[in-house]
Amino acid sequence: MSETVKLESVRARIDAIDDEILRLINERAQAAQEVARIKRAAGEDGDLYRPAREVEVLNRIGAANGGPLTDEDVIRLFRELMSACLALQQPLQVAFLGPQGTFTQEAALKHFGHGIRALALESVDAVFREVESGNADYGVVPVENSTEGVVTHTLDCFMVSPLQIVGELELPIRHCLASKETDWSAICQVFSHPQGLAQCRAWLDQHLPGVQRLPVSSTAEAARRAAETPQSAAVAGQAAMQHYGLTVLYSNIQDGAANTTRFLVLGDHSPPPTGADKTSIVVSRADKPGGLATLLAPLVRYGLNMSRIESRPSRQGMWQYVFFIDILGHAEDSNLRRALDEMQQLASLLKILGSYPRAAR
Ligand SMILES: O=C(O)C(=O)C[C@]1(C(=O)O)C=C[C@@H](O)C=C1
Repeated sequence: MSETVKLESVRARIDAIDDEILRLINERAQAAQEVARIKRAAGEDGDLYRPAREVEVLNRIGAANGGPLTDEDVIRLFRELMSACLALQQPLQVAFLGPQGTFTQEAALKHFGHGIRALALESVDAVFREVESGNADYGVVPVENSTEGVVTHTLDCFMVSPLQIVGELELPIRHCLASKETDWSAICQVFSHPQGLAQCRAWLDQHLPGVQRLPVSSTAEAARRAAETPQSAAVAGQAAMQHYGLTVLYSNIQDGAANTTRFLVLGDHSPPPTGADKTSIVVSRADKPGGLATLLAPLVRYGLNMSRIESRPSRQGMWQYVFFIDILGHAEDSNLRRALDEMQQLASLLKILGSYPRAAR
């Protein structure tokens, strides 16, 4: 058989496989519509999104995958498939820290897939407000970066908001230098979010010494400014560059190879336990004798693990602190429930910010 004939026969096989996949994904979509009918008949006319079920589906697919596609690839494909199925049932409105092209938008699309109606907002406060008012079903905001630490404003918003954390995800942050200029010796100014500038500090010192660094409200805004300002460049992600038609002059300019940002998903109710959950709380022991060790004792007693602890000034008085703590487990798990009840007795403030499935890959 000649190479051309062989190629045609393999392509014919691919076409037949695609027809079968097409038939099956539509059969799956019909099954999802059937699920929606059952939920509505049972009186669940609110939100049909089930994050715990989605995590179960994705974990099962990841575990069943025999390659050659990577687990990450098949999970991404099934995430999009479920997103399209959910959009058929009821499209979700998801608010995120915009504008278009931010890493937070990338995080929202990674978490919910492209079937959502995405709403770009100008601030973290606006994301909280839109979800609180019910204009958006969910919100996505950044909370901490592996190089630059916590986004303190997000934690502050949680202190006063009735919203719950309903999910989390991590995104590797890869910055590039992009411009309308093609010759980078012409560049006199670089725009970025302060965290973008900080995350690429060593690279900028080495490659663009003496070039003015201008902090702006987001990496996407940096790309917009670079698009309209001659002799300037932006430090931002690929999505922002594409959105504003910039040419990438240099990729992967972040100083830390493992530069990752963690994002939180906000909603108005906690999802049920999945068996691999995390609970976030904010706790303080102001005006009481004994300190952090006393507050944490119940966690030790019930054999619970913390994955993060962060202290912040409480803003209620000098030298008083609140602690943001992530604990492995769900607030409905009996051990964690008991530990939280005991902590409540010891604390002057204890707020459960939410129990949610741990970040998937
Ligand atoms: O299992 C459900 O509850 C469904 O609605 C189906 C489905 C899916 O496509 O698998 C769709 C949306 C939900 O968020 C979870 C899963």
